[in-house]
Amino acid sequence: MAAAFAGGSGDSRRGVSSPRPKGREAKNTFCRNVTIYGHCRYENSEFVPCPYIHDPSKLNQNENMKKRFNVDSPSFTPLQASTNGSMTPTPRSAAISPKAANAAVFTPKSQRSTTSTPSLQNKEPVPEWHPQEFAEFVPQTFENPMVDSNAQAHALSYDPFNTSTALSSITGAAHQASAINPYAQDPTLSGASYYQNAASFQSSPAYHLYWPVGPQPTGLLAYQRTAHDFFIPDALREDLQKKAEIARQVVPNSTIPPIEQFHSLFCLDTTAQKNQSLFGYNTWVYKAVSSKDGNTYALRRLENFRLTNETAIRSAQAWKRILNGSVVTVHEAFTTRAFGDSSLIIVTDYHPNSKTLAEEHFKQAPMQRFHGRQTASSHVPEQVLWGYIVQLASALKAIHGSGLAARLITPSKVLLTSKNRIRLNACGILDVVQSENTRSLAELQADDLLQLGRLILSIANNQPSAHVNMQKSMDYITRGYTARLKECVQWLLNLQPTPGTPSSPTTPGAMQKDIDTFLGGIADQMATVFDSELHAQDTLVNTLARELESSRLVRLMAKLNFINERPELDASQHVPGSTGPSPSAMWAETGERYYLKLFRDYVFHQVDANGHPVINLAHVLDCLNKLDAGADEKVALISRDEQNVLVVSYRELKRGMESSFQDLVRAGRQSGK
Ligand SMILES: Nc1ncnc2c1ncn2[C@@H]1O[C@H](COP(=O)(O)OP(=O)(O)OP(=O)(O)O)[C@@H](O)[C@H]1O
Repeated sequence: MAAAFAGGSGDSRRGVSSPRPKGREAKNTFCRNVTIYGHCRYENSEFVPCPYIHDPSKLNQNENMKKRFNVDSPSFTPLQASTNGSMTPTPRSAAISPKAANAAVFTPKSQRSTTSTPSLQNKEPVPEWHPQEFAEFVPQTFENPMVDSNAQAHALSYDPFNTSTALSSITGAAHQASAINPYAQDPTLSGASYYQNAASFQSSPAYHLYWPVGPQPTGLLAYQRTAHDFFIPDALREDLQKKAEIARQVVPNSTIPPIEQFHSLFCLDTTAQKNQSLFGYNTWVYKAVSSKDGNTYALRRLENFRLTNETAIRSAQAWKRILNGSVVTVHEAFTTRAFGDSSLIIVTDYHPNSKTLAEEHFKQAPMQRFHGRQTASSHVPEQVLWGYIVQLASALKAIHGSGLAARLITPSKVLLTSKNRIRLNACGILDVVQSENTRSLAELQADDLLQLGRLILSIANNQPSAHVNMQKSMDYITRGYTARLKECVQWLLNLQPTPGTPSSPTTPGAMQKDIDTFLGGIADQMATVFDSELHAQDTLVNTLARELESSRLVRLMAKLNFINERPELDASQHVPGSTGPSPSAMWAETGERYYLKLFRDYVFHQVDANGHPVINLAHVLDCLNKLDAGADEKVALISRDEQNVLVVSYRELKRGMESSFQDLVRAGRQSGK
């Protein structure tokens, strides 16, 4: 069953469906001999399903068919233009039987392989066609009604820094993407920049491969998407990639010894000047990997620490129970001689690419580690300060509620782990090193609130020692912030209260000074911060949903790659555990799974009319999504020698892929026994 099929791909990028053109021959030529896979064909621009499916008596009408399709037949121009060679079926195509997948593949007489394909060729009569009977096909230019001509003109004049352009639609405007490539650094590498490390190997991730500096496209149709719609937002991606990269950082030939189960120690504390004032010891912070669970931890080392009291180190146990989003979790504390001295080690959670509030707000050099943050010494927005207050108040609630006191709330011991997310760090250390302290818990807890007040005062003033000149610092807050924030800071600092709003912690009724009173006083701000956190969470869930789509496609691609190019299955070797026809027949060039290989070529190995590779992400996404959905749409697959065209639906492709994959899984299980 064969038919002349000229220009059936309906592709405006001529010849893109021929995966591997042979040198000059491929130029401006199309398949001369065509098998319509599944016994369906295009006739007078109409899609015609296989007549044999409904009337087996027609099986002997090869002669008639031969007459009907010959060199004089008018060349085909599709009614409904399609993209990348995929054809939009007419309603009649819905009648195609799944049996169509078993159709024989036409092989030209002159080039017929000597390899027999019994299971296929016995089923249906194979008509004989002679290549020389056909005139060479010269592709036509197709007008695609889906594309507005203005858009095309716009695309051609695309300037990534100036104009806005649609990339493509996942459901059919993939051809647009071929014309528009806002990310190409080199026009000859169109599309390559979609992919990480497209041009060269890089040891660290390139963050901005998807980054269009220009404005986002406007006026897109409902079905149109930009490449960015498919991926995680750039700022978030960069942030996460940096975290992953920093978490994996190691120093080659490091001289830092492993400690207990912790190896690959990496020093995070890069300042040469050691500050002994907080703990009374020089401290070092390391990132290290635990050989027990493979996780990365932060190790704080107190140099030359002498443990005089065994119970002191046990006080760290209570801190292990503090599991709060605003506290860096403590895991364990022990002493070691691995460094040649007696050091105290406190093991806590590691938060990659974090910095302290001191680094964020007091360093003179601007630090750009987080997008959208102000540089040091600029005015800190009031909302940011309320965010800090609410998070630290939540941390103190958990700590005080467990009968502990933070004892150290200072900008260098509060970690900024991502934008506006802070965590109280270095908890529990003073409980170990100052275990003989004589102050009561109530005093220590009241002191926590005082320290919180000082911290907010210093950040608002951009001045670590703002509390030294209290009058000046409070004047600055009066000028730069609302009365509400000023009252809150005054309450924390035990300053003379000024009359405030009824909910303020400075109200006369709120005399008791503890964390619960404080939380009650800032309830309105907590509601505001909570609401913005909910919005942030909604945004993240939406992003996650998008990434879910990407991971679905990755699994699909993995399946395809498991199946394709398996030389051991092309040979006569039998796949253990597989049922049905012998594998060689199924996987051979004329076998029923052959089309999966051609589909892979169609999706990934397209070339243009000049034989140059077409790197079009939109086409890949379009095809893979249709494959995953098992769409009824048909696609014309062209053999590598350009002698055969198989017309097959995505539904058939999906079925073939699933059954092939199941066969592989079965075979894998058998060999594992
Ligand atoms: N748990 C952790 N996870 C990730 N990074 C951390 C962690 N703890 C500390 N760091 C990082 O280690 C570095 C040093 O921390 P440290 O607490 O010693 O601050 P510091 O500014 O050096 O303070 P000090 O002046 O008291 O030594 C900081 O850049 C901080 O971001």
